[in-house]
Amino acid sequence: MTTTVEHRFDEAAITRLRQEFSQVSTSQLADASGDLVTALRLPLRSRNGLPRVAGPAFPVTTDDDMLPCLQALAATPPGWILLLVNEQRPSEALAGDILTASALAQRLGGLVVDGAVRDLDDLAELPIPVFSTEVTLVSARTTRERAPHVPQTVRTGGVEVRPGDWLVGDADGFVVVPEDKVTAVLSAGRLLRAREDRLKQSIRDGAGTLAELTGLADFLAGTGELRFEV
Ligand SMILES: O=C([O-])CC(=O)C(=O)O
Ligand SMILES: [Mg+2]
Repeated sequence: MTTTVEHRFDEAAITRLRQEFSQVSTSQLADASGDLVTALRLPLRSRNGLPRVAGPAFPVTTDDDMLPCLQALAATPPGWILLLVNEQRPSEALAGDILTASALAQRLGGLVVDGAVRDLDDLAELPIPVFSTEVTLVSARTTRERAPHVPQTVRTGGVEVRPGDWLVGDADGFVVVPEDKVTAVLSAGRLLRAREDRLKQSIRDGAGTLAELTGLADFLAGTGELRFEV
């Protein structure tokens, strides 16, 4: 059974927001947004060289079984990120080049697997971000237990991810952003990015070292604050 997902953002809006998120790192989003974002405690790595992903999550849990993955893939709207969470460790491969080729043809925003993928050489040819915590050549061949419904609220990396929550990932890691906080988080991240860019530019311009620009000596002497603004 497929549960209808409410769309706060249509495909064009998702594409625009994805482009805007690509200008800001997950570290900056986390620094700028405090409690509005939650870091996923997962070693997710890009498996095809595409370094970033952002979009609403379409999550499903599985027990080393392809069937829930296929059900969720079939129902994931364009622009959304298919999020597969395997309960088994180590994981068998839940996705490879064939599932990913379909995700690309369906215009999904990406594939994120708390578990294993495979076919890395072929994934490198597919222009859709694929992240996973593991890699194995061993396929999750079984199609035994269907998901009672998709999408599902899942627990992964110590965090509850609901359908429509945004996943933003890069080389530093992943954050989860509640759907109604996406634009606020993005704005805060962009402001921080601009501040950090100004500080780096000042260092490059020779305006001072980091210690000088931040007032480190005064801070250590107890006569001033540490400053990260220039
Ligand atoms: O059987 C699997 O693990 C999935 C697979 O290889 C593919 O999607 O190409
Ligand atoms: Mg394959």
